[in-house]
Amino acid sequence: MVAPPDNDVLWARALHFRHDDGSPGLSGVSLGVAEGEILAVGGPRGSGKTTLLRCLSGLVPVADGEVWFNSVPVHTMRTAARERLRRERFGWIDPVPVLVPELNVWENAALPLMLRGVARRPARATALEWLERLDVGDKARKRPGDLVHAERQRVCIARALAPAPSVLFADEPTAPLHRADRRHVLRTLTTAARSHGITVLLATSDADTAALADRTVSLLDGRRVRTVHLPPVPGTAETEDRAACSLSV
Ligand SMILES: Nc1ncnc2c1ncn2[C@@H]1O[C@H](COP(=O)(O)OP(=O)(O)OP(=O)(O)O)[C@@H](O)[C@H]1O
Repeated sequence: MVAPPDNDVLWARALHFRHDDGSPGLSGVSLGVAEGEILAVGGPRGSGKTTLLRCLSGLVPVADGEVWFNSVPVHTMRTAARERLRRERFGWIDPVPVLVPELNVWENAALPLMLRGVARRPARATALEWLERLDVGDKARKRPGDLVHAERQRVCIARALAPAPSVLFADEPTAPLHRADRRHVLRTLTTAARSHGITVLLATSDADTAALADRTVSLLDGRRVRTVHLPPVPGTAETEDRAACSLSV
């Protein structure tokens, strides 16, 4: 087992993954993510973006291939150690907002901080700051059920950023938002990540979203591919098939 390069906070080598029903999820994906980098994981629906994020974050065990975080092997960790790693160093945003209905908005946003041992009062102050930045500060005392879907997603984003995780895994984080809101929320997320040195893995099938990242890796059928944009042929209508093709790398 060879340790990864020092400057990569997250590193994967020859990652293969099969779902419980035997269907293939990933086929030999390797990548490195530098500290503080915002990396978009692109690809069409079903290409393996979520599966890759789940493997890299230790949410599912990796049986074939390697995942390293800060030069520590994640693929050999036991379940409890992976859980601790996720709780203390990682953040996660799902494409659909999931909040605890019995807690109010600020309590939801403060939850990861309190799980890390931060006292209620400072956890509340930090949560409120992030809720303000995500434009839902005025909802702090409401229950998730009183918010509209897009507001709930903003709360989830605030909750993920509040503890300033080392790595934030964001799976289509702005999917539930209206197009007009997306750019603003993504800017808030990327600006916050840059100012706090948070490394971000941003799964998205949207080119505008990927454009906010420092770099994009693309997946197709569970493999990393390089998308090559072909020049238009003069005098012909450019079709999507003609404009771009993908090569396995
Ligand atoms: N739990 C599961 N069991 C079996 N197959 C699954 C499971 N989850 C995902 N898959 C399949 O694995 C492939 C990759 O899915 P994945 O969700 O990782 O892709 P994705 O790029 O994130 O897609 P989307 O944009 O739709 O979320 C797809 O063919 C999907 O149907």
